[in-house]
Amino acid sequence: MNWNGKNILITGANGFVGSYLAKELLDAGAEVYGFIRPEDMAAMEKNLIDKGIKDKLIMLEGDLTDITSLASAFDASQPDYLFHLAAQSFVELSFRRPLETQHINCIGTANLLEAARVKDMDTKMIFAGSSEEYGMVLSSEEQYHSALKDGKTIFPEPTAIPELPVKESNPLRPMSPYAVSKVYGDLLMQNYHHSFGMDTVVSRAFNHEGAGRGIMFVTSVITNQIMKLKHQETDRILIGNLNAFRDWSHVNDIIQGYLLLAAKGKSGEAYNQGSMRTNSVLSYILLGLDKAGWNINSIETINGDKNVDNPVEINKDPIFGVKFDKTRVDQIMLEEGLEYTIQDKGINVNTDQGKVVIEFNPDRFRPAEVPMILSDNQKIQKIGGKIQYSLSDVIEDQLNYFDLKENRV
Ligand SMILES: C[C@H]1O[C@H](OP(=O)(O)OP(=O)(O)OC[C@H]2O[C@@H](n3cnc4c(=O)[nH]c(N)nc43)[C@H](O)[C@@H]2O)[C@@H](O)[C@@H](O)C1=O
Repeated sequence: MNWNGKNILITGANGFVGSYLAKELLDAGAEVYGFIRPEDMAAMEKNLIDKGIKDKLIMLEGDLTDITSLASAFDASQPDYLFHLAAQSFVELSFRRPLETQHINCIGTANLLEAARVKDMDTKMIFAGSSEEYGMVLSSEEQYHSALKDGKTIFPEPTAIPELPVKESNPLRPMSPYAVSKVYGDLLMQNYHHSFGMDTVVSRAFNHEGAGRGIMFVTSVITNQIMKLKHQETDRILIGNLNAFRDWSHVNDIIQGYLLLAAKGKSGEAYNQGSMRTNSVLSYILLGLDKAGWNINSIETINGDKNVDNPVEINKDPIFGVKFDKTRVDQIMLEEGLEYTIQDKGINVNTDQGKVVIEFNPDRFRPAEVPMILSDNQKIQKIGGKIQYSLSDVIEDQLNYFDLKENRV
């Protein structure tokens, strides 16, 4: 795809992902417009400065909740392609501010589509959906029955268990106000294709990380603290739920996926974007410590007796029929059901360089949580999608970022 001279509009161009995408498109010769909330400009300027694009991006001030500003942005940019990335994207915040989340993510997306429809724009739109839309994906019969026993509902019912790796055709069972808002945007994008013939494609990206990832997200929470430990600015790692498994990619792979969907994605369709790997939050910490120079021998709970020797030893056995690198502790969590609870208080990591304390902070546990997610990315692979970065590359990029004092928080 030749981006040279193309007009591109990116909502949220000053965000973590938006700024990577804007840089890539500017480098390829596109005319890139960023639709940006004035109040976010100062707070998120660093993303643009770090990438050297602050003066190259054409800023259009506006707000997704104000349809007039969207209409003006379409007039000013006349986009060939639009990437709709702006959102309230923090799952935890959506439990505390559900209405704000729905307002920005649902009404904002509806406004965007309506502005494009009323103005009869001939723009191909790529929507940033999310793996969170799948929500409760069933990994075992045991999980299914224990959810029912706890009084939860599972709707739609699974046709087969396990549902991992998760395909685009899997039922959507969102578990947070954020996830519900993304289902809304996803289905509305598809609907505007089917109802009005608009050129819309949905990306359902799984977690994607890298240098500059917002400090509230767990991978930055972890790598920031590891670098603070290394530079003796703290004496422990504070964390919430360690048991969650996420499919982590590097943001650059997801950016390439967005460009591919713009070039080759079929209108009205949704595509997973993920790495086909899944690793626990605990492993992200342990692999981060290992990479930052700690030689880990074993881990043990602060309260209780859960011990694992050689927890970061790499295991390559297939799980859910997929082969990827996982740690020994992940394998034990997946196969033997090892789980850490608030009662455990935390984990002591025994290393050649002494003990590192990981302490649980009960305030960081969520009212509802997606326990595990793993993508099936074959659909995007068929049009050329590739994952180039390993999990180790992703962690290294974030550690290098926080190694710089000015980036640590
Ligand atoms: C695909 C999807 O990806 C992201 O959503 P997320 O998976 O919720 O990402 P996160 O980094 O906030 O949490 C990951 C896991 O980590 C656990 N966790 C433990 N301790 C802390 C902690 O201290 N902070 C945070 N944030 N999480 C913690 C937390 O409970 C959760 O299980 C967004 O980009 C979203 O926009 C999106 O679409």
